[in-house]
Amino acid sequence: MTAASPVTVPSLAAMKAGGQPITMLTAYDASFARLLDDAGVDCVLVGDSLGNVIQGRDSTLPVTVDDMAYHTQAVRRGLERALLVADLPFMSYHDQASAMASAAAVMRAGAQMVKLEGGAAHAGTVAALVANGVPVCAHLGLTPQHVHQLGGYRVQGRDEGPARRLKADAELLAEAGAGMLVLECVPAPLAREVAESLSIPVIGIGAGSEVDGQVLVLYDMLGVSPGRSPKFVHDFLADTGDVRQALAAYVAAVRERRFPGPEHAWQ
Ligand SMILES: Nc1nc(=O)c2c([nH]1)NC[C@@H]1CN(c3ccc(C(=O)N[C@@H](CCC(=O)O)C(=O)O)cc3)CN21
Ligand SMILES: CC(C)C(=O)C(=O)O
Ligand SMILES: [Mg+2]
Repeated sequence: MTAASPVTVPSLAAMKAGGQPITMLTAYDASFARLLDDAGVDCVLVGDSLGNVIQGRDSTLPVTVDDMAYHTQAVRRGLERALLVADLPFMSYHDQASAMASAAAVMRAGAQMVKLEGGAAHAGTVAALVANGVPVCAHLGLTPQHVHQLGGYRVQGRDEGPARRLKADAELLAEAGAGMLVLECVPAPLAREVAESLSIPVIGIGAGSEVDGQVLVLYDMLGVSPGRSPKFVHDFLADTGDVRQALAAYVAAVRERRFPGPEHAWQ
């Protein structure tokens, strides 16, 4: 048997165009990365959520580029097929020079795309990264690096003004060359509208099922994250009792658009 062909930025765009849902999960080490790859997860994200689930902190703000590079190297060694995306952490892309240096560090560690949080203010940075060969995934809606401005982890884009701003930001980032967009904690109808209006894949977390793919934090979908889980989380390990089966169940549920259900989303 030949190995499945590797997932690429163009192949993800083709999945969207063909109406095939994209599966994404976080991973932080080689062992889980291998299990995700074997389960057919399309994109593996080394998320700055490692601040919460690996380091035990109460936000993502203390995470450094060195932390991201360390975990990206580990995950790289576990993957054969999935596309490896790494978050740029808090204040590591505040100007173009810092964004280039941070992206270089995680790309050298094995990432194939970087993800950054924020809207119009970052369009120039996105264009500069893309011009230098760094694929970029944008991240809008609930952007956890802005938790102290947002006043907590809350649904975003409920009111007309913020919803209009989010749509404009999404268009600007796509025009700047972003190859993918994560929408976190936004009403499902707004996420659907953004996914329909853009040609790049839109990956949701707490954004309903009518987007082009789904992402969750691995430890949330295995039910091992401490504390109360956000509304958009489902514990697939509780259903199956086995890690490999939980991953397979997640992949199948996303591909068949059985996850997320209405109970995991906001209207
Ligand atoms: N383990 C983990 N899972 C995550 O999804 C995650 C992290 N860590 N760390 C970084 C951010 C923080 N995230 C969060 C954290 C909490 C909520 C949350 O509790 N949201 C409320 C929304 C309440 C409302 O506005 O109605 C919820 O009930 O889901 C959402 C996203 C997402 N990211
Ligand atoms: C929740 C996902 C989208 C993320 O940014 C992370 O894990 O850090
Ligand atoms: Mg993140």
